[in-house]
Amino acid sequence: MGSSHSYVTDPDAFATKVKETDDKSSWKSYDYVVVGGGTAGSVLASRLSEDPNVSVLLIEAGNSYEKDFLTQIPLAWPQILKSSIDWDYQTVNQPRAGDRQHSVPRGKVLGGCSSINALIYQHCSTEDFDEWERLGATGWGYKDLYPYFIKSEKYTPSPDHPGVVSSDHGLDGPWKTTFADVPRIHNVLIDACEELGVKRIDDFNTPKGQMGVSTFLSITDHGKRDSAAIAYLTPTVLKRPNLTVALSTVVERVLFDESGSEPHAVGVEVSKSAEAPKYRVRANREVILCGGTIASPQILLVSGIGPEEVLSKAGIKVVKDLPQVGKNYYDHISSGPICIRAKPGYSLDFLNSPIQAIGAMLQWFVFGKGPMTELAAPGAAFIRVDDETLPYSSNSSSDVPLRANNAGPNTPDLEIVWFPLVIGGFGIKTPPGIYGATMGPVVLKPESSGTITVESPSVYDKPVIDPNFFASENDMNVLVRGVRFSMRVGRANSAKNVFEPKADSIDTKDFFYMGDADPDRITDEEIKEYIRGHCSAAFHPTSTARIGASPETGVVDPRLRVFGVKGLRVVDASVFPNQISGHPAAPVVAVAERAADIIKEDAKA
Ligand SMILES: Cc1cc2nc3c(=O)[nH]c(=O)nc-3n(C[C@H](O)[C@H](O)[C@H](O)COP(=O)(O)OP(=O)(O)OC[C@H]3O[C@@H](n4cnc5c(N)ncnc54)[C@H](O)[C@@H]3O)c2cc1C
Repeated sequence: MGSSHSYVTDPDAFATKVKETDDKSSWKSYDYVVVGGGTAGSVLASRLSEDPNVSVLLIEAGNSYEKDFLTQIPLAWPQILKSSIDWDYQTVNQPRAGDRQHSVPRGKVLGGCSSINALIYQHCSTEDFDEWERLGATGWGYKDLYPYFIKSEKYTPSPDHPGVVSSDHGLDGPWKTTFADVPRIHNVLIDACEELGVKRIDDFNTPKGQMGVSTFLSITDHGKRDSAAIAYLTPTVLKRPNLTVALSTVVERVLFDESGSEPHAVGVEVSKSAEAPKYRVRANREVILCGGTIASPQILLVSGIGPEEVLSKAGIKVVKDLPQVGKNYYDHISSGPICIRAKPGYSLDFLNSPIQAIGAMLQWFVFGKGPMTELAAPGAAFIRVDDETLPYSSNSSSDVPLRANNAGPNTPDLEIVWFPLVIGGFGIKTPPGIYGATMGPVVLKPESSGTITVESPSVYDKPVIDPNFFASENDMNVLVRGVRFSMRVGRANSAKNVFEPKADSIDTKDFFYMGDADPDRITDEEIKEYIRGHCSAAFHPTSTARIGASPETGVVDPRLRVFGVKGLRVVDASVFPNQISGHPAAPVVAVAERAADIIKEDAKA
């Protein structure tokens, strides 16, 4: 059974050291072994352990978020990237996306990505989930998930947003949302988008959908991050005698009993490092993988579940040939930064001055207020590339052929997200003394999809991530429209007193190249060249262990059970049947909430 104290890190406390005579009846055991204490894993461990009659072990590779204070400061997440709490994956070289590798950050810490992400809360489009159902994920339509969005959320209304209807939100859930303060440039950008023809809406998170321009809801509580771990694994929950949370422990593989007609997951093997002793722990009922879009398929593969050709090549014994494992990797891709010059006094660029930055940090520490409580991306326009009322066309290029790709008529396929400061790109430091806003067009429904594979049987060897960016030229063409739209935002009449694009500067090395260039003179090919050099993933990969109607189309069935394997489920962003048209953290939490109910129901059956 579980330990009575909060976290354990010594495997002797919850698992059994592997000996030469391996008798699984002697392993320490729990009813449910949840692998990965990230966004979904935190929700699941909390909900499953509500029943005092079941024991739950949650195993997380990273440590507690409490060890890293930057995780608590909303605006500090970019500083966390590439730190010890980021898995810091890299894709393989992307020949059509700048012929380079791309960063794929993932949280290696309790709370997972919800402990390091940009804190945007968004349901996404109602039609996204209805499309899931059409793809075979019976029971995963918006009507099925909406109650779980409501169940998970605790929304605190803001006097600055009187148009938001509280009853569209959850008010009693564990996960706190509210509207953060915004810098002045944010409202300038909203006005500019409205002038260009985008409908202003009060709230992205209602059953009416998210088409339009608005302010993002923030996943914060009194100026601090509210990760899934903070919200769901509270001190009270951690005191439950039937819940054990094991940290700094890596799950190496799932263990199977292969004596029956189908392999049966009976537990997992864990260790502290590749060289350290191995331990085993038994799952009386189920092993539930919550490792996320990259690690869940990786763990399946190194455990022998996946496409036979991938397993054989990596020297892994095949337990179950399951062709879809690691396929259908869909990530949102962004053009890279489109920086628009602005007058000083509107943006957060003042934080580039070390003195101002220290002042802002002090303000956060002492009062829990100030710019560090704000969202790095406070708003966006969600639009469609086939909307003929929007100013995508240009005198300099004939319109490129384009397919709109979305889940339905009320669903966007292009997001123009913005950052209220000048961002030169990942890892590029912006010098003090320049001011502006950065627009980031994002393809919401990429046609290109890629794979996660492995090249060795060790979970300690990083998986091979190939998003296959721009395999479909349509994704590139969507971004060309997004870039031109962003350039026109910088030239909107309503923003004339704030934005100052230089008349057609052509210094291609300048931060402001794209914001300065004239949208009616720059060609599509020049924009594409810029995109190839600057594009970056938006860190929303999904679908590598997706729900499907059969093993030909998916990895798990609609009750999240791995096809052809007993006692094994997957619950995280990897089970999304398809990419969704927005930011995925809230849908991941809703999926995990529903999964907990499914698992409880199935236990009774
Ligand atoms: C920088 C960044 C910014 C983002 N911004 C936003 C945003 O603003 N809004 C939004 O909606 N979404 C955002 N996202 C995406 C969103 O946070 C994720 O899609 C979502 O949180 C993923 O949840 P998950 O449960 O699938 O995986 P995760 O939260 O990644 O959880 C997986 C967990 O499994 C653990 N794990 C992995 N392998 C093992 C192993 N072998 N043994 C034990 N444990 C293991 C990991 O350490 C991790 O804790 C962002 C993501 C990033 C990286």
